[in-house]
Amino acid sequence: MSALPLLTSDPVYQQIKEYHSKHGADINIKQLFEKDSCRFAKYSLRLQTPNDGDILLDYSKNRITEEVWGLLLKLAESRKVLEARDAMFAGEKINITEDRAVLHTALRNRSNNPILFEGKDVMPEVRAVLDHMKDFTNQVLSGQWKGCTGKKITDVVNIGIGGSDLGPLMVTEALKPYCKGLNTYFVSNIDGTHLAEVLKKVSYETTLFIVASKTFTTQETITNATSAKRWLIEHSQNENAVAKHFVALSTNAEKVSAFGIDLQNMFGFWDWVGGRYSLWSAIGLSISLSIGFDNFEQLLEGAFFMDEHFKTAPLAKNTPVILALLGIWYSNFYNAETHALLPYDQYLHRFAAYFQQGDMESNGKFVTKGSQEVDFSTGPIVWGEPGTNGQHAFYQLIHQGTRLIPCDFIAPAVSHNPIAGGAHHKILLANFLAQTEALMAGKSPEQAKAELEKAGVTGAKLDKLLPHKVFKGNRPTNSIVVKRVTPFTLGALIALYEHKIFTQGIIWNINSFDQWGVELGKQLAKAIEPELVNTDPVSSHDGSTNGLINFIKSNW
Ligand SMILES: O=P(O)(O)OC[C@H]1O[C@H](O)[C@H](O)[C@@H](O)[C@@H]1O
Repeated sequence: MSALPLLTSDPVYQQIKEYHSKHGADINIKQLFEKDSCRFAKYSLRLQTPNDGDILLDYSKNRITEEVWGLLLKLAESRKVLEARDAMFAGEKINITEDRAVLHTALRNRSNNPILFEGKDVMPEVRAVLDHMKDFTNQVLSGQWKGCTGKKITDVVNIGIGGSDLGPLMVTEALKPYCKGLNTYFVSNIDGTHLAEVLKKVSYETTLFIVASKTFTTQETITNATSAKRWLIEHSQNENAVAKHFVALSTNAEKVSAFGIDLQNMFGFWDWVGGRYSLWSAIGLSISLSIGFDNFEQLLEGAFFMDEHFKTAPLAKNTPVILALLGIWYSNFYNAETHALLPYDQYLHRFAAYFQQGDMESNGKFVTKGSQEVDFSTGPIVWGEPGTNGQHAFYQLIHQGTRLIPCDFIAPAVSHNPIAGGAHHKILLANFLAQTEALMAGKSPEQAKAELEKAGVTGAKLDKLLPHKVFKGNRPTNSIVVKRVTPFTLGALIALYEHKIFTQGIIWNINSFDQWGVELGKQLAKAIEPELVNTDPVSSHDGSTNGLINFIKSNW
């Protein structure tokens, strides 16, 4: 795949570029709807799930014409998206800088088909870990698993960071209606405040600590876990309490053992699972403890459903590919710098934060798989907050600012909490629907003028106010609607975005599966740490860094 030319040298890219420079500024979404009564039918897709209703993707409110859509699909062909997809599912070592396969899809393979890695079926091992998770979850939830003083577990503290935190945190929040009763907490930050505040809320007798770390070397996680272990031993006055209160999720048995966790209490996974794709693995143990193993399996089923769709649907009907191509259209041709994820569901309040790692750690790269520097934009800045909170914070800029911000609006048709006779959800949905309509339609000077006149504003005051009241519109959005946020639909939704990110990485020909960019800061922090053991002034850095260190020390 690394033999692909730079995107900008691809003949199809050049065709799109030409189309964009001729027509890009004139594509008007509202006018396209006026001209074509079938536009919604043409640019929307419904995926029928077995038991959880249809998932609707409406991408008709985008700046796409039949011509440009045809060209974008041609770009997917020319960048060999389908071949790359097949290589991923086949366990090829597509993470070329780390010489690793990318097989998180095996973790949610619900078929009886083997998945081969280096000629060996990984499925027996995957199933064995799932069985271990099931057994452990059932023991904890039934109260059979006892803490060091014989009490049952009531609180779970997941200690991890990055991919070993964000996924489980996002999913346990998203699936709270399915919670079986345990309280779950997540400690990620090295800032002692994070752990200290959680420890204030729990009792050593009834708390299970899950140390989640693929490598088991991450400084934040090991430091937090060590402090948690010390807290447990101090409170219990019993070194053996660790066996009842600590489990590990990792690929590194040696380090887990060295930390003092019995390997029987370790849930393994493999280096072909990337950290930001690991919630489907043992890293999902806190999810399983929160919602029960059956529901965790439903999450896997939902992701598998999306994997099968991604694997089998033709490009033009393939939802991850569609989202990816739209993103490319705006990033690489309209120079959009960001992409907003706007879930209209309070339970999904960490969805955008989760995909900040998913997308930005995957596609924030400036060198291609062929080791060439790119001359085009790669991964967008991903951001967002749940609706309607975002509306009262940053939507102003989306509606009337100078930047183009493509947005995905996500909503469930049915709420888990239909309080006040469902009134809240109707208002929420009305807002969800109105926003994409408003972003597309805008408000013309004529409309704004008529409104002002109706309100009695005339003359100089009207002239002064009018420009502020105009919305140019034509702002692109996708809408994704699920029947309800269930383990299945959430699994499908996460996998949809994972495959979108994958597809974009293929089109840009970058390696979406390494994260070297995280390393430099870590290296320099290691160098600074010993300089913080005393109050001696330092002069070994640049002026700013010396100044900052010396200011901090002057406060000690
Ligand atoms: O699971 P761990 O090995 O502790 O890694 C936790 C995190 O560490 C780094 O920040 C990586 O960039 C992330 O991709 C990873 O998820």
